[in-house]
Amino acid sequence: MANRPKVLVCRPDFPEGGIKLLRDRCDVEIYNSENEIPDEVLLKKMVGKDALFVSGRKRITKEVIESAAKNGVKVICSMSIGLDHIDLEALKRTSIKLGHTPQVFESTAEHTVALLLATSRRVVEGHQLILRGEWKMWTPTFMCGRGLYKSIVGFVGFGRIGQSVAKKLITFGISKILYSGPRRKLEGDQLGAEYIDLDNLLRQSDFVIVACPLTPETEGMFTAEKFSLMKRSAIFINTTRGAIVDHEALVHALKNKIIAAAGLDVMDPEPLPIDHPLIGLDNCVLTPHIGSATYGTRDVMCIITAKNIIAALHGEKMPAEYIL
Ligand SMILES: O=C(O)[C@H](O)CO
Repeated sequence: MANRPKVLVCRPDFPEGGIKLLRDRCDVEIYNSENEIPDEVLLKKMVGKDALFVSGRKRITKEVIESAAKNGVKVICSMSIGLDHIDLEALKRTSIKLGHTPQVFESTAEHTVALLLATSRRVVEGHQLILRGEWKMWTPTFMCGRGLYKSIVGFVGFGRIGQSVAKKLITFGISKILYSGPRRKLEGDQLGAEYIDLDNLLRQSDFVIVACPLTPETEGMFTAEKFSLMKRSAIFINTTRGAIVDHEALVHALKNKIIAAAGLDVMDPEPLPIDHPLIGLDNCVLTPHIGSATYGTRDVMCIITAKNIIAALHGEKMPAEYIL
């Protein structure tokens, strides 16, 4: 059909449902490689396209954005919650719309709880100990960890993911929820959470959960000084973005028992090189950025991304436009 909008989908492996929706309303070209599309290919393929469908791993640079604007691209939609891979300042200077998938946060919240339990109850350490044949006998303190029950949990950032984790943890019988961030929130009051400055949150919390986006303000915010404020028994969890944390400082804090343990789904860099000092630490549980990796969530993320594109190209309200 003539005049159907043209969309470049930048990976071949996005879930089918969303791609089918797109095909019903648009002409779709799919870049067919398991690696993220290189910029020089993207610059060529975007010519004549109205929309770009990208993953949360494809860096969208100023050069790509300027070229997209020149080529008449009307909307860029990322199948991700986070938008730190996109040069938002450059995008702001264009009329290109931006879409993402903030409605989908429950899987990341679940995974945050999984990391909390895995680190506090030493699940991976215990598993590895058995594999090494080192399970010899019971002693009163054998493999003791720390429970969530009656603990103080501090959230650095308290958006949808943090609030969802907090709701889940209330059922574990935690004693107090603290949160820091740019402002006190009504949802925090409703959950009985206390709004507090970051340093005091770090001093008081048994568990510190990074639940804020990566922005120029949060980049590198977890320095050696911040780790030194935390309790020696504290457990640090990050499921948002690795670059919020100074990883050298984190390794130092874990090796020197300045904090007890860390559970990380996000790191800097990703993928983490096999010789990275975080690998092999008994008190650090690592997962490969799989917070949102359930089949159901990824299907929904793809459908929202397709709907964002279709709406933007048909002059309708996007389900999740990021207003710059
Ligand atoms: O932002 C997200 O949705 C996840 O981290 C995947 O990029």
